[in-house]
Amino acid sequence: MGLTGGIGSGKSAAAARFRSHGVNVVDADRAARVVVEPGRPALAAIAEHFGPTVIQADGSLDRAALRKLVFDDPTERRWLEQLTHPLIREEIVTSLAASPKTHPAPYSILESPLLIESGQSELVQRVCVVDLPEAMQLARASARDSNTLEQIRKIMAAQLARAARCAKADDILDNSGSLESLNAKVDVLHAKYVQLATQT
Ligand SMILES: CC(C)(COP(=O)(O)OP(=O)(O)OC[C@H]1O[C@@H](n2cnc3c(N)ncnc32)[C@H](O)[C@@H]1O)[C@@H](O)C(=O)NCCC(=O)NCCS
Ligand SMILES: Nc1ncnc2c1ncn2[C@@H]1O[C@H](COP(=O)(O)OP(=O)(O)OP(=O)(O)O)[C@@H](O)[C@H]1O
Repeated sequence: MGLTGGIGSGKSAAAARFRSHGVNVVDADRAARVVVEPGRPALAAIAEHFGPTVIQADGSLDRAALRKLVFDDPTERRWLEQLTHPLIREEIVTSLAASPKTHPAPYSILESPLLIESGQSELVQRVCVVDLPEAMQLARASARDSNTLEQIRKIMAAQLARAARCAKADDILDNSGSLESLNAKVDVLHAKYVQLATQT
């Protein structure tokens, strides 16, 4: 199953609840960090393309510096994506393959902000969208991290618009209410996914 939603929509919150039911949740943002770890060829390619300002003194990627460069310039963002997306997909495929041995639930989840945009939805049978009004998304994303409102708006502009994302959904998790109500909705969906996965 694929779990998606824009920045700050509540994917991680929903994923935590699915995990509590024994589901293996593979996180695309985590895979994206792995493929640019020090020593990986992608990090060297990024340093060559963007210059030494995107590498920190300890040799790791300066994520804030790169974030600014790529969300200010769609051409640079596309360059980064053509480099990293195939590697991220490989990392995801490996992690998904490990699911049956490591987790009790009969299905696994790919959590990805760009599930639909990047074509990763080919890797899953169903798409679940965590949905809320864009103003709430902006407010929650800015309360959580150090990005400015302007930066979050730019990131949102690089992602599918709400209506287009929802149009691709098999299931929608409305996260405009409390965390408790999100958890209750996840519990209902989990029961449905168990049933679908165990049907012959
Ligand atoms: C630009 C980078 C270095 C910024 O790192 P940073 O630690 O600040 O952010 P992080 O990776 O945690 O992403 C935060 C959120 O930004 C959004 N986001 C990240 N990359 C993209 C992108 N290419 N397009 C649209 N939104 C994106 C997502 O909602 C994500 O959850 C990093 O996001 C990156 O390498 N992006 C390219 C790889 C990618 O597309 N990752 C998304 C998962 S497939
Ligand atoms: N129903 C809710 N009520 C109040 N706050 C919430 C709710 N759901 C999530 N949040 C908070 O909103 C913020 C964004 O949620 P979360 O980190 O789960 O989103 P995300 O979709 O994983 O974001 P990203 O793509 O940026 O990683 C977090 O600080 C989280 O604690």
